[in-house]
Amino acid sequence: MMGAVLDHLRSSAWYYLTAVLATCARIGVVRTYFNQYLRRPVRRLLPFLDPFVTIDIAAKPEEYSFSYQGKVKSSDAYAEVLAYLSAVCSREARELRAEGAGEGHGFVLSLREGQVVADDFKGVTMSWSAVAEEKTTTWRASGRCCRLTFHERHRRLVVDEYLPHVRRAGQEVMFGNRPRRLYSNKKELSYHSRRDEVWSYIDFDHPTTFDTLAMDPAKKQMIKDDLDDFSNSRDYYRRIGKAWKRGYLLHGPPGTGKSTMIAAMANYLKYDIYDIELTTLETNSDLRKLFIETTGKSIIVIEDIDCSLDLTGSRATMLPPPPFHDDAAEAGYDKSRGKRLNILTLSGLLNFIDGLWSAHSGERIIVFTTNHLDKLDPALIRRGRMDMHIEMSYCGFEAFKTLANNYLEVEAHPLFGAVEELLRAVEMTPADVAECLMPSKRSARDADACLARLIDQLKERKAAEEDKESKTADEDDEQNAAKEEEEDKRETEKVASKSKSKKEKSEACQVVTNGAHTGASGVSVSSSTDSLLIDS
Ligand SMILES: Nc1ncnc2c1ncn2[C@@H]1O[C@H](COP(=O)(O)OP(=O)(O)OP(=O)(O)O)[C@@H](O)[C@H]1O
Ligand SMILES: [Mg+2]
Repeated sequence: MMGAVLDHLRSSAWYYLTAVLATCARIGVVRTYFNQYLRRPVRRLLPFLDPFVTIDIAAKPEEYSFSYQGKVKSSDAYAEVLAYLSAVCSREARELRAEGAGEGHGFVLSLREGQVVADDFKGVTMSWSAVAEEKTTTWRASGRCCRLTFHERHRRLVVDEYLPHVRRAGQEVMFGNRPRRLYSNKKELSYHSRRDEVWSYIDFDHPTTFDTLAMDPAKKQMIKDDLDDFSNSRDYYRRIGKAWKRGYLLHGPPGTGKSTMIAAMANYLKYDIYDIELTTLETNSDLRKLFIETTGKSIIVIEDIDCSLDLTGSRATMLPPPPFHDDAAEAGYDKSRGKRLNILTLSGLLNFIDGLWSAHSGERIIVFTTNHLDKLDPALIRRGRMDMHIEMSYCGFEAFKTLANNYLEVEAHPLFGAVEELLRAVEMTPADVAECLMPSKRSARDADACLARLIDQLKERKAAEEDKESKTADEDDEQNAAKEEEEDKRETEKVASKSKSKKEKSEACQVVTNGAHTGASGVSVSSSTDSLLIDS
């Protein structure tokens, strides 16, 4: 009995095994046949059956995404797509996920799995959906993925234009979402230094805007228009074949708002600032190294360019590197250290502004500031290099009104008239005006007291200036009187000496006349009264 059961089981196991093997073989034969003869025609037919194409852009798997600093770095393209879609998602999608942006306090909104949004590009609808990435290996968890679906006939548009547009716009959104940065250059540079070894940064959170910047409103508007023009002119600069950059020279006395203007520019354009301290650099190649490590959408600043280095000489007279120069110390060569010290030259700086390196990716603004425009080499500031010269001047009434609004929150006041009149007569920097408008007690914005203090200060300055003027006038008068007296004295002396010489001449004539009488006695007299020839 037992033996019969076993026989039955064995035979049925054999039956099923052979059946399975036969099916597999059949599938294998069919697959081979399909691969050899049918795959291509079916693929050609597919667009007719399903004309939609999909592209997956996946997040980088976490196990690969630890950077050397130990932070998780998501795939650039995926993050850019998410940033790009964030605005569309917040408008259209009903089921969203929100994740903290990599930097800053913002959120990035993205689609929950299975959700779809549509994006229009040049009249074509692109459809984006969130899907789970297909597993490629058994040992790693499936990641997230953005799937783009579009019609076959828009393939070229998507590949050539839409995807680059998505990345660029995504980068801009990511850049805009993070806080602005203020970079400063590190001291020790080498040719192989990485970006983070060349620049260090802090978040730039300066509150100045063009609204709070005190200056003539027309001039302010002109600068804002110029910045707008520049930042929207990518295609224009490409077309005319110029690097996408613009130079501004800010000049004026200390405390007139040059640095404040740079902060306002950065906040207006949402650009980072790279503040270059030239005095810490040794050679032109240091400068180049710094420059190539800057990114697009940045303002590169060199403050007090007149004091930074001896960049005022002409290019021809810049010191050559040793050993061609006699005086090694003067040439910037430290014999004791066997090292060049300071051979950063004007021509190096000019190359930095408009040499080949200046054309690498993205838009850049270069700003120089100086208190002494006249000290700079014309080559450094000629138009084209520094496209716009902006004079930051003493506080006028319009600028004062901005400061009064900033500090005291008043737009009109009975004391404004007096201030206007005094500002016309006295030169005071916005920094000094601002100082007067700072209330002594922060809690009480006492406009009357602050304005009265400003008026007192202005009056004091006016009196001091008048005093100085009258003193100079007195000094001038004294000097003039002394001069006149001296001239009179000289004149009298001249007259006296003339009359004396006349007298002497007349006496000499008399002698001659007397001598003529003695001519007979052997003395001959020439007709000249100046010389007497005596023939003995
Ligand atoms: N035009 C202005 N608008 C608003 N605030 C100003 C202006 N000018 C000066 N201030 C105030 O004065 C302070 C000093 O100004 P800022 O540092 O911009 O002057 P500066 O021209 O750069 O001077 P320096 O030549 O000494 O570098 C600023 O912090 C700001 O509060
Ligand atoms: Mg300054």
